This record gives sequence, C-alpha cells and structure tokens, in this order.
Amino acid sequence: MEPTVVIGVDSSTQSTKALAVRVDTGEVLARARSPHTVSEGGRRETDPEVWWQALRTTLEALSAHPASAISIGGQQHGLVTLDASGEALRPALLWNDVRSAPQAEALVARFGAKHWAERFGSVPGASFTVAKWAWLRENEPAVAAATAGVRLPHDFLTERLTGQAVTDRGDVSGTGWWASDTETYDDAVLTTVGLDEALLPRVLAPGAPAGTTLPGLPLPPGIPVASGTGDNAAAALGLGLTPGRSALSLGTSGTVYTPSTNRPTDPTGTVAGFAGAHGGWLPLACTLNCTQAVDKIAGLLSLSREAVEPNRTITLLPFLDGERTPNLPLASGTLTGLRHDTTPGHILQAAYDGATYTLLAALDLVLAVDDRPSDEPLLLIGGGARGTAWRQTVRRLSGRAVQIPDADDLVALGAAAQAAALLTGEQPTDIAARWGTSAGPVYDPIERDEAALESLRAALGTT
Ligand SMILES: Nc1ncnc2c1ncn2[C@@H]1O[C@H](COP(=O)(O)OP(=O)(O)O)[C@@H](O)[C@H]1O
Ligand SMILES: O=C(CO)[C@@H](O)[C@H](O)COP(=O)(O)O
Repeated sequence: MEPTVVIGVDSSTQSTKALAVRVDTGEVLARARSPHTVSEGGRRETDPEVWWQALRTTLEALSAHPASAISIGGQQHGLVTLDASGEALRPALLWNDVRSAPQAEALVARFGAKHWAERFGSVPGASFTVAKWAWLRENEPAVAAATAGVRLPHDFLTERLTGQAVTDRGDVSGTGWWASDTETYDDAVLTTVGLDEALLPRVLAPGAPAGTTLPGLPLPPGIPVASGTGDNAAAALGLGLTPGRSALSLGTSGTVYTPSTNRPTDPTGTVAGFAGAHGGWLPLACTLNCTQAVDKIAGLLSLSREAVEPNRTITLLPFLDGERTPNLPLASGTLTGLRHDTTPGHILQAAYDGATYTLLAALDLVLAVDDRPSDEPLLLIGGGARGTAWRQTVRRLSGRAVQIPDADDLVALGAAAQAAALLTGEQPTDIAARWGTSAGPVYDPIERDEAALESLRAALGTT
C-alpha cells in the first residue's frame, strides 16, 4: 500500500523549499527548491507572483508523490496588498525593509511602548506589518486607497490554494494590529492607520483547516490545506519545541526563540511576543543581518565563508541593512580595532561574532518570559547551521551545548506536521517528536569567550 504523504512548504526570503513527507515515519521522500528575487538598494520587496510561481515549480517537482494534505509556512510580517480579484497591486514590502522605521516610531509614540507590550505582546519596529501599511498610506496613497485585501505572505499563498481569505494566530501576532491579550483585531490601531478590518483575513482557531485545494493546481484537488503560519512558528512546530527548549535560526534573519506558557510583554521591544501557531506563545528576537551580511563581508574580503582566523582585536557590527535588534534601523556597519597585523580572516571572524552576539544576548530575555533558565542544548537551524564557522562562533560566544538537527528545512517540516495533524488529529509538535526531527549531534559547551563579548558590549554601548 502507498504511504500517506503530506507536503510542507517554506516560502522564505530567499527561496521556496517544499518537502513531500511520509505521515507515518516523517521520511522525506522528495524535496524541491526554487529561488526568489528580492529588490536591492534601499528597498526590500518581492512580487508575490514570484512566490506563487516558485510554489508551483516546487509542487510540480514533487508531483510523483501525490499529497493528502498541504501547509504553507512563510516569512513573517510582509505586506501584501491585493485588488478585488486577488492580484497584487504592488510588490510585497518585506520584513527587512526599514523604510517604515519612521512610521513604527510614530506608532510607538502614539500609544506608548508599555501599551503596545501589554496589549499586543510586541513593541512594533519597522518590520511589523502595521508600520508597512502606514508607510504605504503616506508614500503611495493611491495604492493604499485601491487595496481590497491585506495579507501576510503565507496567507497569500494559502488563498491561492484554497480561495479562502484566512490567517493563523502565529503569523497574525506579527502584524501589530492583532492584540494578543484578547486575541482580536484592535480597533484603535486599525483606525489610527486607516485600515478597514473587512480587508483583513479571518483568523483561524488553532489547528483549524484553511480549506481544500482548488482544481487546476499541481496538487490533487479537494485535499485539506492547513492554516500554515510564519516561518519561525513553523520551525518551532517542526522541531517539536516545548517550553524551555530554544532554537537559534541562522538565515537571512537571525532569530532566537522558545515556546512559553506566559504571554510575553517586553516593553523594551527586544522580545517580540508572538503567538504559537497551535496555542501558547513564542517569544522571539530577530536580527536583520545574519548569513547574508556575513557572506557579503566574506565576499568583500575575497574569502570563502569558512576562512576565519581567531580574532583578538577587531570588532565588527555587521548592520548592513540597518538593524532591528538592537533597534537601529538607520545604522550601517562599523569596523574597529584594525592593526598592521590584522588579516582578512580576523575581520571575517569578527563579522560572525557581531552577527551572533545580539542574538545570544536576547536568548536570556526570551528564556526569562517563563523564568525557565534552560541548560538543554540550543538547537541550531537555518542555512547557516551547516557552516562550521557559524557553529563554532555560537559555541564560543554562548558557552552552551549546541545541537544540530540532521533534518534540513525545519520550517517546511513544521508545515508538513501541520498538514499531517489535519489527517491524524495529533498535535503537530507530537508528530514532529514522533518523526524525530530534532535528532542530531550535540556539541558540548566550551568556555565562553568573555573578551570578545566584552568588546561587543562596549561597541554597542551595553556594558
Ligand atoms: N554550508 C553553508 N555554510 C554556511 N552558510 C550556509 C551554507 N549553506 C547555506 N548557507 C547560508 O544560508 C543562507 C540561507 O539560509 P535559509 O535558512 O535558507 O534562509 P531564508 O530562510 O532566510 O531564505 C544563505 O544566506 C547562506 O549564507
Ligand atoms: O521577521 C522575522 C521574524 O520576526 C524573520 O525571521 C522573517 O520571518 C524572515 O525569515 P527568514 O526568511 O530569514 O527565515
């Protein structure tokens, strides 16, 4: 008998990754990837049609494994504006587009950071959808006026599969217009930014299906489609994370998170108080400059990614895109401590250190939400987790044990677990645990490099 198969998708910043997964064992039967294009210069935009074509391409590549259910995980926060026929009115404004920083600042000033933290769980920065919508209204009022539907990236794709305008609790918690204390859209914020609630998708109850597949897609028609969620919430499901078990993701963004039972309410804005896709909370900190920033610096130095040398004097803050943690959207990169004996390898190691430090500093705040200090190994995921220099840097600056799951594409696996949950009635985290998705080598703690940490604290003015 043919095994039951589900498809899990990660539509992230740089690419779409899709997996065909056996429901009984979690075996990945086939995988496909299709790249995205992101605009450069001061803009970070992608045409949602690029995501849709990438999704179709990957689904066609998996068509030898007919699926019984599917789910889409996607990059968080992006603003997709649709006309009445469901076509995008302009490219999506992505999470790492910092042009919306002044609008975020004005929104924080309007309601106060304390109110944002207590009612929404997060103090919005430039990444949050609400700031992007406010930017659009100020800078492209004709587009805002013509908008008939506002979606997050994974909502847009789910709607293309099902015809349903829906979202999930996890990703809607990164918009800035969904209040985490009442789990409803917030009238005061929507009024302030001139957005009619009728333009927003319906928020599904945890575990509720989005609908079934429409005919004419590279999928069997009529199969159930799960709610999907943001990529970090999907990876949390894909790893089977439970409170106190934390993950650090090294992708275009750097993120660090752990599920919590307490609702996060950090008024400093360092910890975003996201909701878990299937219940609970997902306190998270995110940086804008991670693998791409370090790759860029390696490229400038004409070095391979791994050509690091132990660094003693250089401090590099790799804020090439501005930064979100710390909240410095207009910052640029800085390099200090150059000497005659400085080598390119020293500078590259300093770039890894700078990109890793703020994430590790935020991990303590993330774990503090449940007041549950944990010495369980930190799970390292995302494209960067494949690199030795990244692994060593995290070990040296954290002093923690680190575990590298053998499984790739944890976001897509989490989406697959959501899809499987529709068929089996289990919780996605239980499915992921059954599939053994977090299994992989554990690296023992090594002594923390206090000198490097001290230099970074000094450079950031946090000593
Ligand atoms: N072997 C490797 N070593 C280090 N970094 C890697 C390796 N392979 C891929 N990467 C990094 O992974 C990044 C992509 O990671 P990914 O998690 O797929 O990003 P995203 O989800 O943001 O699209 C690239 O920017 C690249 O720098
Ligand atoms: O903005 C956030 C989290 O709040 C980012 O983590 C995005 O969700 C993009 O993720 P990647 O494409 O880097 O995985």
